[in-house]
Amino acid sequence: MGRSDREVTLGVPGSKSITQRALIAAALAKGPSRLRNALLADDTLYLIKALELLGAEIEVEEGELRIGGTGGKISVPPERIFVGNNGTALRFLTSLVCLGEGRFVLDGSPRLRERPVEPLLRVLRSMGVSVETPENPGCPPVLIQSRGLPGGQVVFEDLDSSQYVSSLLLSSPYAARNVGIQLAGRTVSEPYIAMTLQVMEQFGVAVEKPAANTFCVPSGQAYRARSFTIEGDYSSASYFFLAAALGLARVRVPHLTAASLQGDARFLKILEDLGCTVAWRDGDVEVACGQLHGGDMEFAMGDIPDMVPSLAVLAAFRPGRSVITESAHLRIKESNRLAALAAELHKIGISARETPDGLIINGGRPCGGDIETYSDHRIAMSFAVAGLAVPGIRIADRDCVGKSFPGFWNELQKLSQGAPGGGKNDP
Ligand SMILES: O=C(O)C1=C[C@@H](OP(=O)(O)O)[C@@H](O)[C@H](O)C1
Ligand SMILES: C=C(OP(=O)(O)O)C(=O)O
Repeated sequence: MGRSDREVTLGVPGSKSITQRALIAAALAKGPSRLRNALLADDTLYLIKALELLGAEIEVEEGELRIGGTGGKISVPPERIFVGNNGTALRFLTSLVCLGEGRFVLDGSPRLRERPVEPLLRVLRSMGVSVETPENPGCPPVLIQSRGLPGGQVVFEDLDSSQYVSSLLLSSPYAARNVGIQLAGRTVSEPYIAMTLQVMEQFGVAVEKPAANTFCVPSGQAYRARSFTIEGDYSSASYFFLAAALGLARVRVPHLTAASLQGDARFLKILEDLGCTVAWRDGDVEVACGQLHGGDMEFAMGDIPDMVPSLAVLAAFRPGRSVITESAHLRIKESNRLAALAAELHKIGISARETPDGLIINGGRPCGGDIETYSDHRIAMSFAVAGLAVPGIRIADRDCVGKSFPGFWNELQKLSQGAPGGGKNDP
């Protein structure tokens, strides 16, 4: 593969995770909040619609989200709340609707109906909330009959998603009693819990950490409405960093925060370990790569699951064996990402094998192939970058990127000029 010295600047939208946390905090606060650089994509639009049904007033004006908060008084909507395949929203709203009084139904796409929520429901039941999954055991639709969130001490054991914890944390300031949360056994995706705590604090709520893996949210607190600027999304930026690592260009991405709590920023560290250079210039991050290091390497990805598709495509081009571990929770994402990655890597001539907690990929020389995306934005975006490096990679269902990054194809276009794959992943 030829290495390119040209520099390309590529934009990313606001962080999906921070936008969703800020939306929840602003919707629970009393009074008006403004969110700048918020992500407007399928997922956040589902959450906005849901929060409107629950009583928040939300408008998009002059590129800002303006939110009239509920002060924690949740309305009972006349209809079920539908969130597509937005796992974060489904989990976050499950605790939030408990703050209301009445019957709430949370539902989503056929795939969301396969994604578990039971560990969170178990904890809510232990507090005394009545909650059921009448159609699919442990999975949406979720039926909640609530009379306020009681609070108390709870334990999450062997987490397969951090979203259950973030969900309870975000709604706990409005519980009747203090909420004590203990994480026992295995945890995953911890940086997302840190991001939740940071947004809570930024909206004026204190969370105590009396011991490791233990949180206490004193009751009687309320979020303070405010103006808030959302940092750029490192998960979305990873596709452009991947392009730099494959030698397609020296890539510059503005609007990312250097000292971010977004765990996916660690992808930059992985790229450095593989031989890329990462530099911050005038607030932009710049990534370039001469030659990727080869050889056998192991990557423990438990904390940053959304980076596995980006890493897997990189591993396809890197000579040597890449062993990806701590990633069993990828099976409950938008698609079964371990199975999807193994199958699609095979289609481009790369040997990849699923293991109980990850993938083993033998890098080499990928070839063209028709990529199935399983309606999964991250499968589409990571293989799209492979399609710039290699001719003949075609991506099905390109619109699925709208879940988190509607402008993705327009940005990617800037990289395709002169690339070996030449933008042949067009429809
Ligand atoms: O809280 C969040 O914003 C998210 C948490 C992660 O999920 P899990 O905690 O389920 O791994 C991540 O994969 C998802 O894209 C966003
Ligand atoms: C897993 C993801 O999102 P969610 O769980 O919110 O559907 C993702 O964006 O990769």
